[in-house]
Amino acid sequence: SLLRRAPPFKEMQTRLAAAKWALVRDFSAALRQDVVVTDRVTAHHLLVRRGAGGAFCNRPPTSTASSVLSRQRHHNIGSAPYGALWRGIRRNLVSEVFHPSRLRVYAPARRRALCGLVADLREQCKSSNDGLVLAAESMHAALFGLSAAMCFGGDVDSRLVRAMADGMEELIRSLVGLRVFAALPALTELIYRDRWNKLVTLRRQQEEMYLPLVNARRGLLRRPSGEAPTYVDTLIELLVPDDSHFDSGAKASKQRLTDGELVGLCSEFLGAGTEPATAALQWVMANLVKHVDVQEAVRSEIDAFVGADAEEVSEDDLGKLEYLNAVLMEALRLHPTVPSVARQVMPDDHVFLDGRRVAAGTTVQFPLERLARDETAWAEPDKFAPERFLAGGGGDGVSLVAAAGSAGEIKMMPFGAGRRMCPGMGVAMLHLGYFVANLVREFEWTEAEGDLAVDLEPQVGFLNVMERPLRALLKLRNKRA
Ligand code: HEM
Repeated sequence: SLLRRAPPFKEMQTRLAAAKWALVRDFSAALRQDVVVTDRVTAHHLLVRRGAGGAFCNRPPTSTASSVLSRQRHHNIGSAPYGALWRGIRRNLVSEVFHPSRLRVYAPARRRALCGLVADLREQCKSSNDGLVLAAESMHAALFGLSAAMCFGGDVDSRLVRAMADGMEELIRSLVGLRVFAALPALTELIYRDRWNKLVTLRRQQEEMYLPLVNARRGLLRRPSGEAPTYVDTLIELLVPDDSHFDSGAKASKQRLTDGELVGLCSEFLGAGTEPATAALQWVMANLVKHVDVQEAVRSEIDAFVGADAEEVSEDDLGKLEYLNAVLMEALRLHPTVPSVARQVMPDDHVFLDGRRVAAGTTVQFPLERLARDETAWAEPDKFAPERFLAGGGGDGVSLVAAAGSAGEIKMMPFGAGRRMCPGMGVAMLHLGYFVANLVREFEWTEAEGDLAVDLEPQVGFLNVMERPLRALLKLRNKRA
């Protein structure tokens, strides 16, 4: 088996630099050894072409709070094993709140989030002498507020939303540390008592904050007419198959989600919907601060398409802004905010690497930044060059969804690939485009000096975030000038 002998870590690092894939030992989960695939053709073959047959669609047991606390019994979309439950809860998300026709209904919530963010940045601008703002926190608050409105409705008290956002940041910070609980939970629970207690406390706080809101939605006999259904509304209605029956071949019984599962799914919606998107928004704006010429070109494109009297760059305008889209793609290529995608080989999977079968249980990792900076795919792969995504450039026609056909290939995959790819991609791209366009239209962004300069150094943990959260000098624009 490939797993029998893993060479030492240093040797693996060297091998990784040259090979298509390699075995490495994962020190944070002592009992695990991973295969890391660094070759994009192999990644395409494993994730997309094999996936067409349904195989290789499981993640390793995860460290989501719900899975850990329920000993892998409660699952959200990201942690559910490939099967009927996963299909049911994922389909609910993409066919209800994330259905393209529904996304329009949330336009007022998006506008409220944008107005709050612009007001906050203006306020910071006014109260500092030179216009220096700490944009990162304001961006997080705006995107979290938007996710909370889509999840629970728009009338949640702002202090409660703030407390939810703080709790989520703490949970994300502790996620890497929770990986130890994926193996031997009963034992690790004793060894890492403090971490366990912390997790229990965070989940209890989530229950105290989320469940009254869930129950309030349950109590609504009818939604006010015209109001968009919230994510919670769809979850309350949802009947999910019982996966244990499904596997045994018996007719699957259907049941409602428990309160514990509801809290887990809301936590996933708020976390997955906010944290990678906030990180991406910062990476885009940081690159625009570093490349003022690119920022100016984005602004000119917007001014050409959006009238000076228009209140905002709207969702309908975004489709016309090709250069803006090129900037988003280039930032996501260089700084994929989820560092790595993982799959676990199950006993029925037939996964081969260079003709050798990979043992069941092995985790296969796909490091996203490395795959997207491949010299065989891109000229000057480390350079920020949005033009490459315009007509005639090396990225012209590159899709975020890798195709299954033999001609398909992966040049970048910031939202993953195959059946488990991110179901929030459409909404994430909409939010990113909307916020970047309007922030560039409202303000001129420049770099402060010295310690306050923009630093493109990443901090890679559970997510790939800017090590020094984004700060910049902002000047309010006169759009009618
Ligand atoms: C810029 C923003 C985002 C980025 C970069 C991102 C990236 C990713 C990546 C790389 C994966 C793993 C895919 C794979 O394994 O192939 C993923 C999965 C997932 N994402 Fe996102 N995501 C973003 C926004 C969102 C949003 C807005 C939501 C909405 C709630 C969301 C929900 C999920 C869920 C539920 C999964 C698990 C899917 C499954 O296992 O079937 N993400 N995301």
